[in-house]
Amino acid sequence: MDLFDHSPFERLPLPDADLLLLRRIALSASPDALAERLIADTPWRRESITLWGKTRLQPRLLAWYGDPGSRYRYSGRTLEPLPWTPLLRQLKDAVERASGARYNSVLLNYYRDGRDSMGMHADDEPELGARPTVASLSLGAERKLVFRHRWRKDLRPVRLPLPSGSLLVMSGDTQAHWKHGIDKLRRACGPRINLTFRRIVAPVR
Ligand SMILES: O=C(O)CCC(=O)C(=O)O
Ligand SMILES: [Fe+2]
Repeated sequence: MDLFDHSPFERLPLPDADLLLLRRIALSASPDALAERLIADTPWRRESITLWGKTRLQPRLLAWYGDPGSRYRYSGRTLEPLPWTPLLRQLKDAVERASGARYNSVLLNYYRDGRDSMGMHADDEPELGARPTVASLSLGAERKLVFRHRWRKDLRPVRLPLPSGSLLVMSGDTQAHWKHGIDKLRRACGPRINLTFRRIVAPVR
């Protein structure tokens, strides 16, 4: 029996996935005002990524926060968490209440404009454990999260718009069967912050 009441969520009908979308989560301030605060107050980093032996800068800015020890290996780098700020703790509480799960870390992504993006990937790092729940809060400009099934070529990519203040909860087999990413845009687009709340279960050595 599922004890958690998912009713305000919409279940997205992708096969081999467990995706719940809440179009507007209750927050202490308007989502756009929160995006502006996070943009101004976060010590953003531009990380590099190594793919196929080539190192280049990631096409967005990021920051990693969490409980002490929630180290995370991401795109070949180990990220040390910054301590929770009062605002991030408050957002974590709101996301935990809405999604009925607990998290000990959050990755902040800052897409400065339509040229910033995130390559196709799955959040399947071993430190997240099997069948992880990842809760993704979007603030600011709406962008589309693209889902592609890993091997079923008969399934078309799914483009899911993530409006400001929306919460997408990915769980179960989603990461095992699908990859996701944010494409670049040709048109102008304002800034967007995405926060993915995660639970690190196995420490990185
Ligand atoms: O910006 C987004 O909506 C996606 C973020 C994401 O997939 C991640 O941080 O792993
Ligand atoms: Fe992701």
